[in-house]
Amino acid sequence: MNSKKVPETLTIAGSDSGGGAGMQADIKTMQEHHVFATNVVVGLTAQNTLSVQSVLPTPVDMINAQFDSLYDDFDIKAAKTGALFDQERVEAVVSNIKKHNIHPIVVDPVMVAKGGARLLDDSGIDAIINKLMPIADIVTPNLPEAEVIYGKKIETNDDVIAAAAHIQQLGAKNVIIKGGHQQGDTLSDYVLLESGVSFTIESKKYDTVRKHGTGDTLSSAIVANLAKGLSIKDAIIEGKRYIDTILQSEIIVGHGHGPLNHWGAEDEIG
Ligand SMILES: Nc1ncnc2c1ncn2[C@@H]1O[C@H](COP(=O)(O)OP(=O)(O)OP(=O)(O)O)[C@@H](O)[C@H]1O
Ligand SMILES: Cc1ncc(CO)c(N)n1
Repeated sequence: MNSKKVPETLTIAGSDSGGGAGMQADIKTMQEHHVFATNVVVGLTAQNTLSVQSVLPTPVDMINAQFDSLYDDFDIKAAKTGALFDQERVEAVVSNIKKHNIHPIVVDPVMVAKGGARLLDDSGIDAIINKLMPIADIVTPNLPEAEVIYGKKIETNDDVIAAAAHIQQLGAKNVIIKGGHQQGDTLSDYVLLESGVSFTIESKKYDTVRKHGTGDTLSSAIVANLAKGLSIKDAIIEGKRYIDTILQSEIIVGHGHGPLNHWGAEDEIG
């Protein structure tokens, strides 16, 4: 008998029936990183690679019950949040993070799906800014999400730097503003650490429509790396490296914004 302990992780997110984004992307990413994934389903989506057809948030009692089940048993080393839908569910998640003292917690402030469907309403945005940001260890907005949280347009590198500083002032310890929505042949993710140190991670911009769930995948790779004991800085750098590697070997699934190939870095992950 061969037995070993593996780091346990948690995704607090919405389900994507299409399997490419949301908690399915999280669980696939965690599995590929050789950590054990548990999950709190905050809502269901009927979704495919073309669009989101329907959304059903989970009743708060059931969200609470899932947290209680997990924290009665598991030894969770790191967690993340994804789509949280509305104020009621953001507040339920915040109160469970406090009740169970869940840290480190990576907050991916998911607002819209690739096809444009909203996964967070206006009251939910306010609750994320006022209640979830202050307890986040890392927050990972893409550029449109950073603009909403910052409350201003982000057009220049200086704007990115100012937006990250603003988000850190809301209480998030470490901030990554993701560059997937930048134009051109290259892109950069801007990282502002709790220490005040900042850096950018530059990469080639791969020309593909098969990148559904890149944001979910980055944040869950970071969670897996944290659970394995990497520093915040290294967890972020390695998370982005995973995205770059898997973007280079596509799988052909669906007829729209296809999912990532989560198997694509099997030779690299220890
Ligand atoms: N075309 C691309 N080439 C290389 N890296 C990319 C590309 N698109 C996104 N990324 C990387 O993927 C990660 C997610 O960035 P992005 O800005 O796309 O997040 P997102 O909009 O939240 O993703 P999604 O909505 O698909 O989940 C970042 O690390 C970014 O650098
Ligand atoms: C459920 C869900 N969460 C997150 C995203 C964003 O990728 C999505 N499309 N669907």
